[in-house]
Formats: sequence, structure tokens, C-alpha cells
Amino acid sequence: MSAPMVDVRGVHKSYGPLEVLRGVDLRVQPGEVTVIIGPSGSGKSTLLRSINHLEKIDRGYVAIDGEFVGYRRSGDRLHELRERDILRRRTQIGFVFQNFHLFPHLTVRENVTEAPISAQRRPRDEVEALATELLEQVGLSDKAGAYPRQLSGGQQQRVAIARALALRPKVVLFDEPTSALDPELVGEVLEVMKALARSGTTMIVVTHEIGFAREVADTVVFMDAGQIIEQGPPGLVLDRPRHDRTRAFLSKVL
Ligand SMILES: Nc1ncnc2c1ncn2[C@@H]1O[C@H](COP(=O)(O)OP(=O)(O)OP(=O)(O)O)[C@@H](O)[C@H]1O
Repeated sequence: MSAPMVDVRGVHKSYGPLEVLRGVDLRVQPGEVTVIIGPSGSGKSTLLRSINHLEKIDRGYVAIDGEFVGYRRSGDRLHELRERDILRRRTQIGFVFQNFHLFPHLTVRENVTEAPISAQRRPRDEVEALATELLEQVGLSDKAGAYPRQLSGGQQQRVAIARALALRPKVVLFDEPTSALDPELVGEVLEVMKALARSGTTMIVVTHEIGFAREVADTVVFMDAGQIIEQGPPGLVLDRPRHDRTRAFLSKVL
């Protein structure tokens, strides 16, 4: 088996007395799609945010393609990196938020080109050409000059996906990307995500869309109370779960 693209080991995270992640281990191979499901408050978002160091973990480590996002190793100790270095490493990880988080004062095209030009310092010509390609890929070529407020939620989320991909990330994390959308707009975002999965993008997706998990995931991970309870191919975890907690959760959502 090749080296994992995402390697999460023994991760613990608490907010005060509340233990939100309690020893999470997760490995995602290059080109794989991992879908994380689980009840509200089980720690799914916190895990995603820990992977790109938006949350600082208390114990354990996270490596992307063999490199720590927030730390460097010296001997057997980890030292936190400077903010500037963290930001640079974080650009290797695309993040698609539930509420899109587009820059309201930038056009669609500028939202896509901003980070590659300013944070990654890539040549403008190359980034502009890539933005044209990505906007076509997400079906929004005709909206390049529009502002986020002029778009539907589904269109905004497709811009957010193009923006994440413009970083040429090693992995894209999706945190409930369709939860804020009107039901009739969910499908258009899921279609873009399915195409991405087919093209070999490494993805971790937190979602309540069990149909998406069944169709697209290589691995489904069920989390509860800060721990991974079980993981495996969708045919096993969704159809023949081994744990009562997984069965109880699925009986509520299916
Ligand atoms: N910044 C924070 N400060 C304090 N508590 C927090 C913070 N962020 C999350 N929590 C708590 O941690 C727990 C896990 O939250 P998290 O958002 O990771 O769960 P989740 O599985 O993604 O839930 P949901 O499906 O509802 O989004 C919850 O009890 C939440 O209230």
C-alpha cells in the first residue's frame, strides 16, 4: 500500500472539560474519497478543522503527504511553525465550508484567483488560465464577473469548490457542503463533487447525504462521541454495520 495522503494519528482535542476528539486515527490514500458520517456533535467538523490546523490539537499528529501542517519535527519533539509557514502549508489543503465563505467584495473569478496569486505567489497568467478551466468545470463560466450576492447558494458553493481546487491542493476537505442549501440546489453541488471524485481527487467529506456516501465513497467512517466507531467500504458500513451505534444512527437517517 502506498504512503497515505492524509495520516491522522492518536488525535485528541478538548474544549475545556469537553473531550471532542478522543484518539482518532484515520488514513486516506491518494485519490480516495472518505465520507465521514455521524450524529450531531460527534466531532466530525472538529476533525476536519484539525486536519488543516484551523484547530490546534492537544495530542497526536496530522500529516499531509508526509508533512505536518502546523509543526516541524526536531528529534522526537514537534515544534509549532510560524503563522506564515502554517498558512503556506495550509494552501496544500482545499477546504469547502458549509456556508461557502466567499469574499463578498471579489468577483467569482477573483475569488478563485486570489489565494493562488497572493498566498502561493503563482504567476498570474497560469492562475487566470486555470480559473477559466475550473469555472468551466463547475459550470459557471458565464458568472465569472458576478459577485457572490448575485448567485444562488448552489452556485456559490460551486465557486467555493473551484476556489479550493485553484490551490492545486493535495486533498480537499468538505464540511457539510450541502447542508446550507435549499433542497433543489443540493444535486448540482453533489454532481460537481462526484465528477471530482471520478477524476481522482483525494477528498474527505463530512455529510449527511448517505446516498452520496454509498455512490462515491471508497471508505465510509462512522464517528460517535469523538471516536471512529467503524470504517470500511460503503457496502459494509452502510449495509452491514458491525456496531449497534452505527445501526442506531443509520436507522434514523436512512
Ligand atoms: N470552538 C468551540 N468551543 C467550544 N466547543 C466547541 C467548539 N467547536 C465545537 N465545539 C463542541 O464540540 C462538539 C463537537 O462539535 P463538532 O462541530 O466537531 O461536531 P459535528 O459532529 O461536526 O456536529 P454537526 O454535525 O452538528 O456539525 C460539540 O459539542 C460542539 O458544541
